[in-house]
Amino acid sequence: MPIPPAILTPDLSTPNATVYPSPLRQTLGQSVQYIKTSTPPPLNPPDIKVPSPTTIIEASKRLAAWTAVDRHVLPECKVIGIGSGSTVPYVVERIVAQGKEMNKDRVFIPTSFQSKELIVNAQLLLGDVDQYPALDVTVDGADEVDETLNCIKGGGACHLREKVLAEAADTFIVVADYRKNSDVLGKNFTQGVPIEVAQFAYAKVLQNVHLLGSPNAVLRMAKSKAGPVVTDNGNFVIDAPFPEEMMKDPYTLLKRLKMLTGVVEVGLFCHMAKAAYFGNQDGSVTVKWHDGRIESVDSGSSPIPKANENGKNGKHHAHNVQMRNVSIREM
Ligand SMILES: O=C(CO)[C@H](O)[C@H](O)COP(=O)(O)O
Repeated sequence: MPIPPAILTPDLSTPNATVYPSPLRQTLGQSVQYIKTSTPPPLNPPDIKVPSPTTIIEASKRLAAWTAVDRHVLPECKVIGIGSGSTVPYVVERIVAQGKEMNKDRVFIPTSFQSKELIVNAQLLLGDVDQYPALDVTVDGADEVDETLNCIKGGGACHLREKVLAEAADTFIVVADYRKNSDVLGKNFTQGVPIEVAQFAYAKVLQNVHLLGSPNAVLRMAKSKAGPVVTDNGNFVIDAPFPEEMMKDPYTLLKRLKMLTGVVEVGLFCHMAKAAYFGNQDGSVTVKWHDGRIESVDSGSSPIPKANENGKNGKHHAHNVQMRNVSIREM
């Protein structure tokens, strides 16, 4: 996919919260509030082909990624964590579009081999978490996100490093397409909770995970290699589907799984994300915030970006996908 020509900094104004206080739904003892925000900066995407189901999903990922980058990868962010998966290339694409000047004194920390490649290929400065243990922001994908921003991660077996960078960042932001937006974890992503385990311990951990309530948990096998998936850290991965009742309390499950000897990291990210951005089929972006607010950003009727014209002097001018004023609606 072509990287769009460099543009200067868009108007990166932060949401102008006009809060509607009526409690519409309870989450974690907090009321869900629907908020109105100022118009986000317009998207200015490159050409893509005629829609098909696949490209609608891809366009939804891009909408989410670009909106999140515009709002959270701000000029003052100098140390930036880059997640893994198929949504993250759009994050890097949008960061590159902020321009060489903006990126020249930034360092980017990868969560995987894949994201290291993305950083290097985009000619961004590569760093490591042992040099930069404190990050300004990390932006990453997710396999599923529940009502209170708990996430399943690790579909790509990168969740150890992803969790380290999520935790190390002042702000952790999730970007995904609409299929990942859920009320209870495990409803959409049914293959189970990814659990990274030391190779030596996998059989014992698997047995314990069965006893813990996931009788169908399995060792993840590679697709184009005989034998199991081996993570970037040289470990194996167990995929453990748990019953809905257990998935309704992912933090308790996380603690129990982490106590098993041989478990390196669990792909349950609890109480970590500040916001999750979901690109929708209708071209809007749903933003779930950590405090229970749900925002709908309307970017127009189609999620398929059309041809664009880059503005002069580095400013956005004609935009075929305009981010209109945010609409308030119940979900
Ligand atoms: O956790 C991950 C990798 O370990 C990814 O973030 C997750 O699998 C989502 O990927 P995608 O953006 O392709 O849906």
